[in-house]
Amino acid sequence: MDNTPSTPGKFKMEKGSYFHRPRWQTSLAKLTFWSFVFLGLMFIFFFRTPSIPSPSSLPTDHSRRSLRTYNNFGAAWEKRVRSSARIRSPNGVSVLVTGAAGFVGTHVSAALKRRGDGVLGLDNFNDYYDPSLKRARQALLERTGVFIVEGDINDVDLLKKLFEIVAFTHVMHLAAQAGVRYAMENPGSYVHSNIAGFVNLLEVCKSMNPQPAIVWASSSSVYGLNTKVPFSERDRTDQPASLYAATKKAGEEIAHTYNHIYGLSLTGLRFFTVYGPWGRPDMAYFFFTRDILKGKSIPIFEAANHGTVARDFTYIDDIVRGCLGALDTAEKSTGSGGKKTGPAQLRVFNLGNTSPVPVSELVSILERLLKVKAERNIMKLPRNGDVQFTHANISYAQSEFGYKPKTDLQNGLKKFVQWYINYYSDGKKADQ
Ligand SMILES: O=C(O)[C@H]1O[C@H](OP(=O)(O)OP(=O)(O)OC[C@H]2O[C@@H](n3ccc(=O)[nH]c3=O)[C@H](O)[C@@H]2O)[C@H](O)[C@@H](O)[C@@H]1O
Repeated sequence: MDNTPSTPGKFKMEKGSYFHRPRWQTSLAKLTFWSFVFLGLMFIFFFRTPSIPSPSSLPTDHSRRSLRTYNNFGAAWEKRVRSSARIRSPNGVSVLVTGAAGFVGTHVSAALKRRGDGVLGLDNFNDYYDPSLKRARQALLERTGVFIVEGDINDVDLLKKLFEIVAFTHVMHLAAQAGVRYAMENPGSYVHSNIAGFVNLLEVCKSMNPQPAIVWASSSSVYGLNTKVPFSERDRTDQPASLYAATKKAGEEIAHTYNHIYGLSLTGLRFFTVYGPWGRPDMAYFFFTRDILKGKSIPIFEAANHGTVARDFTYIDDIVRGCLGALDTAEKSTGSGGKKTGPAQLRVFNLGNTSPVPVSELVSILERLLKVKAERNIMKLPRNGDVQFTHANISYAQSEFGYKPKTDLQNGLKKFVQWYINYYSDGKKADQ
């Protein structure tokens, strides 16, 4: 719903009755009409303008979304924010989780809350994929005591307000425009969330006292067209194959800058094709499941000369352990009053599974679990951002915080399929 104030047209009188009124009544009606117009304009000027990003710089849907954040402030709302972020264990930390209604965000928020940390979520609930799934994740988190503030990471006032209420020790920044192929359809949304949004968040964090430590989601896609496997953090990352990858790579460079100038402690996590219960419907394993069950054919990509396309699919619980490990080993930021006082930590880790599986094998596993034969439509890997394979070297994360993935694709997909059947059993539609 749009909160835009009514246009003058909405105050138009019924024609018939208007023309038969005495003159003084007509003037009164005119006066009332113009007073409404005036008040409406004042309202827009004083209360709306600061939160609306320039329409030329943003897609309209984002502008509309950011209006909602102004429903936020208020005593009851602040109380919910405080209560959600309250630390409940002796060595706990207080974490602002951006993208908390997203797939990884929901799981990470729940895990932090379970161990007694203070957790506050932030999410703009955009409609890149079915927002009802995000609402269902929100309901799940609410039952564990995590409140998700509805707002955009581009909203400076909102971010500042949250930091005013809670002195977050950490930010787990998972809000992003995800998806490799969608970048060709809506490039602006990647710039808006992954670049402008990230910079905005860092700007707010750098001026806090104390500054929080930041852990954030980069992507395996930064390895782009590299052919040397497994991918190591020391490898080049200067040939991205999609705008999505380019914005994540830009994020890594931006992180370097904020670490260098302001002393922010920053840890980037390169996730490798994360899957599992409560996952993202735009990802292949998810919509393959939906379409196999519907009897619809599924496009399976293959590289030139029938080359195998493979991914280092990583199960969500392993990713959550990696996120918590990174958070727990993150050192404090060193800046104060917006100025760096000493060198701060800057890290990037691969969080993968270390065993790539061909997409055709992913489909075979789904066929066995669903007990339905897939209608396979083998097609050439489109040139829209997909890379042929990914494979993580995880030794750095292993040495720094004992990261060790435990779930193979067969077992992980089994858990996903169980969740999927259960979640969509009550007539809900698995549309994107
Ligand atoms: O690792 C990552 O960092 C990235 O992982 C995924 O990207 P991707 O690996 O492309 O995941 P899917 O879109 O689920 O594709 C998985 C595999 O299925 C293949 N695929 C996809 C779609 C399709 O119709 N057919 C098909 O064969 C892809 O080529 C790919 O090999 C996520 O979508 C990204 O947001 C994330 O950043």
